[in-house]
Amino acid sequence: MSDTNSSSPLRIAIAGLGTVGAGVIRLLGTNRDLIAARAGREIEVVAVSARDRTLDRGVDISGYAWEDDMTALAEREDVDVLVELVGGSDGPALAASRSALKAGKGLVTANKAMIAHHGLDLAELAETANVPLKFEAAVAGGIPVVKGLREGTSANALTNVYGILNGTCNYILSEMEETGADFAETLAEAQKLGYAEADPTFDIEGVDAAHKLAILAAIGFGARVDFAAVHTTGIVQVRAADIAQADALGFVIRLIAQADVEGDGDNARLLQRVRPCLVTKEHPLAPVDGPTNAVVAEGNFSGRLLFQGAGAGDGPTASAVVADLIDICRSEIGAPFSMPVGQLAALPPAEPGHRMERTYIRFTVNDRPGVLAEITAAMRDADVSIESLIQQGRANYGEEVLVAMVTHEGPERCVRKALDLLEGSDSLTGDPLVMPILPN
Ligand SMILES: NC(=O)c1ccc[n+]([C@@H]2O[C@H](COP(=O)([O-])OP(=O)(O)OC[C@H]3O[C@@H](n4cnc5c(N)ncnc54)[C@H](O)[C@@H]3O)[C@@H](O)[C@H]2O)c1
Ligand SMILES: N[C@@H](CCO)C(=O)O
Ligand code: NA
Repeated sequence: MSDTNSSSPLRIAIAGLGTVGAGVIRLLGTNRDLIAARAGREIEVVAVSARDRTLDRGVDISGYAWEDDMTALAEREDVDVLVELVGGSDGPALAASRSALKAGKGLVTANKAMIAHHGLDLAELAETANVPLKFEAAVAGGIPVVKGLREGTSANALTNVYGILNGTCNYILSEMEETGADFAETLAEAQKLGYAEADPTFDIEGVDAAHKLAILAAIGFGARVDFAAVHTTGIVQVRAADIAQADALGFVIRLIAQADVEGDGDNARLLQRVRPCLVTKEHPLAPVDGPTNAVVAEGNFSGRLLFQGAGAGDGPTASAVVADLIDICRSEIGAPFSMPVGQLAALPPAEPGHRMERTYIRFTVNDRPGVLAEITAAMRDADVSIESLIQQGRANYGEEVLVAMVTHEGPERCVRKALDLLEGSDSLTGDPLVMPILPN
């Protein structure tokens, strides 16, 4: 990389000109003067690469060199930093990112899948080459939460990091809540608005939130990124009836990503989970709607912090990408995961069975005598105490109805045992849905 203190422009290459790539070009144009003033130098786009050179993206790319091959783009002599906005954990984005770092160029990326899977390798390459690797846009879009945890809370031992990390799911859940629209229709709208991943199953199955959580947990707890250890459940099983049921009980449903560390020293264990939860309407995460993200971090000296803002979309994501570029201009670089890779702890995953929770469980059952008795017997035999139980509506005899219950607080493994006891029962017409109630 060229001298980061010089007043010559920081020369960037942008790989990927979709929602985020076009947003970055727009932002660099609109805020050009203030960016140069704050960065102390101009940020100049030198070259770009995408699948289709001729596509109208609403931004003028005629002044930039074009490369068909992303790796060639990454290795250009006239480039200081590769801005990777293509996506995909492996494939051309990873190849180009590695090439950029190996060629001594900085890397700014919005690609959480790649950082969740290969962030440590990339950080090692960056350390070796002594160049910056930055990924603020990868977690919670425009919210400066990577910066918040890496810099803002760096004096604290964190006890808990959790929040809403997927804009698409939050948009779907809050729209369904607001309008009663169905799942497929709302997902299509989220795709149209540019919130969803190229493969939206990553959003709705919780994988995208898991990518982001693994990154945040690594930064927050000084741990090696461990995406494989994230217990992940998405929102595909959540029905409009669950949303209505939760509302009647005083809750909203949100996809919550949560990481905490239990024990200390050699006994420290990291628990990372993504799952739909019931959130009381008084909780600070309950009013978070649309594609908004929010992260709660609890530090032993800072207390509870709440970061909130737009988690997806062209403008907010571009804002985070360009903030990283400005940091590079200012020579604010540092270790991507808050510490050099060699110093990050390899925290083994915690087993959640003993964790105490109140839980919402929804069954779909055949409406016939004995079904409720069978379910409650399984609860009794697994030592699960029921706080309330509702059988919703009444179809014709023998048809499917919904049974929802809330349990008293108890160990998570007991609920699992009850569901195991019911597995294969011909009273159930589908898999039960389990959603914990997030404590306030
Ligand atoms: N859209 C958002 O709100 C958002 C927010 C945060 C992070 N991100 C991340 O930003 C990245 C880009 O997302 P997006 O929404 O802009 O995606 P997009 O699908 O809108 O754009 C992807 C771009 O990459 C190009 N591309 C794809 N495969 C390519 C290949 N093999 N060779 C060359 N170019 C290729 C496409 O032509 C397109 O220009 C992803 O990693 C995504 O996870 C997106
Ligand atoms: N698909 C992602 C984009 C932002 O990372 C989301 O919906 O949150
Ligand atoms: Na961010």
